[in-house]
Amino acid sequence: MIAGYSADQIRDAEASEPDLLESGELMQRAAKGVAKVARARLWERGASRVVALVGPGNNGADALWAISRLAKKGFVASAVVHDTSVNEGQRAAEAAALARGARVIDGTSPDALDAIAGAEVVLDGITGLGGRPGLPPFAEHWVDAIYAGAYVIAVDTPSGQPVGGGEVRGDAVFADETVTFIAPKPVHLLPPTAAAAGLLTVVDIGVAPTGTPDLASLTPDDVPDLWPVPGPGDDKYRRGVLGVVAGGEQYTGAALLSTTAAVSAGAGMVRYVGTPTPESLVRSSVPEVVHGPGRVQAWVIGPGLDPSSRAKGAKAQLDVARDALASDLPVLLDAGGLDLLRDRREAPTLLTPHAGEAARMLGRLTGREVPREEVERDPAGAARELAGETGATVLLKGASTVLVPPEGQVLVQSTAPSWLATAGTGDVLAGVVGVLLASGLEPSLAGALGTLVHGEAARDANPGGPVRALAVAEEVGPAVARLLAASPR
Ligand SMILES: NC(=O)C1=CN([C@@H]2O[C@H](COP(=O)(O)OP(=O)(O)OC[C@H]3O[C@@H](n4cnc5c(N)ncnc54)[C@H](O)[C@@H]3O)[C@@H](O)[C@H]2O)[C@@H](O)CC1
Repeated sequence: MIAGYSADQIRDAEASEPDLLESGELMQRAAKGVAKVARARLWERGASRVVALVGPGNNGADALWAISRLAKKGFVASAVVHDTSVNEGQRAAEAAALARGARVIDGTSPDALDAIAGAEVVLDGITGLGGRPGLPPFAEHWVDAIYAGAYVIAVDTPSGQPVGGGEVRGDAVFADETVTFIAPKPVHLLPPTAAAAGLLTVVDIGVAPTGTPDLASLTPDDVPDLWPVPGPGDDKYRRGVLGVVAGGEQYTGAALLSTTAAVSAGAGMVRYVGTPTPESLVRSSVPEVVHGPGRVQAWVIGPGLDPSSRAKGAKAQLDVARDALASDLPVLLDAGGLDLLRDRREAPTLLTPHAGEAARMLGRLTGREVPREEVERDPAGAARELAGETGATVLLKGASTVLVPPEGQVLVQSTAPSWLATAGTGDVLAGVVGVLLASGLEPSLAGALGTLVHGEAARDANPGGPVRALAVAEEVGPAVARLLAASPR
């Protein structure tokens, strides 16, 4: 698991080591980490010219100390500084940098822009944890002057981007790489700001955050610990029966995709409730499935479901969905099923919208116009709002999928291949996550684990190339086996 912490949690961690903090030891360790990465990138490029953009805080001091180390190693190192007189740590760093042969340039002088434009590697030390969204005005022309082919390394955070995550700032720093300290912060992990942080390197400076991480990301290594593996005493009922209310006379395939995925993911049993056409398709293609309502441990409601349909069997199907919503069982609502949620549920409830569906739901619930772009600009913010409005956990699908419970830790999964953006893969995801809900996992964890395995199955189905949803569904079982075998319990 990759654990992310808020700026406050990181500051608390630093404060828990007052001796290391006050002696400047933490800063030295941070600067050493930055210098090491910068040196590697300079060598890889056969480059020699590096410049640091130095803001007024400790983030600037980190960058200055890194420049001093790089100058000592013989690189052509410069620092463009805002005002080193305001920060004691910076004055010492500036003296060391000068003594080791670096140039320290007043940020308001014309030389500053030439030094920036001529650098092959740029260290962004404008702001870090103390940064507010948007670039400080003194740094705007610095950032504009960066040569387009330069490799930009952000020190701790890409300056001007919101440290706590949120809307990406087009006028702020977009780094190729960020070297952060102690642990990742929301800006590094959440969409869309993660893209502005680039490649992420976390440097251990000898202090550890405490408390529950603000956010987390599951990795393949987590699968053996989390995936519900049956024991010798388990039967199909104990493993979890999943009820699937999906498909209709129009979207027939959704039923096939979600039930195939559920069977492939290892459901104890899958019950299907549909209308005649998808039902006959499921009967002929997924023989493991049992038909009609009955006892289940969780429900998936909505893939390919049209709540306004008047087709034969549609009313009976909808009645089952409504009964399920009124029950105390875990329910996953997807696609058409999202429109059925009218009241808050006490039982575990997971909504799995994409951006357009989330916007529509937010519009319906808040009475204001919510364009899809608003959700895309700040997916975690939108998911948080939707979770607040509904009391449900929200799994907002996208290139990065964010999972936001009404309270507590946010999860983000970002490793699925882009080929997965194709019709039907959402139906597959619903089936996989449904199985995890039926086995007793709580919605956030079920959603994150299912999302991770869904991405892995897509990669396995056709490494590096396009995938069809049915192939992903069928690959889920083998992907689980591979992930379980990679690090056995
Ligand atoms: N506390 C420590 O010992 C350590 C801190 N470290 C570094 O210290 C950084 C945090 O340092 P600081 O707390 O000094 O904060 P920053 O260096 O992030 O900068 C804060 C300064 O920039 C100004 N500022 C921020 N955003 C602005 C904006 N949009 N427009 C105008 N001015 C703006 C603030 O008013 C403040 O003066 C970390 O990110 C990390 O790089 C590391 O050296 C590790 C150890």
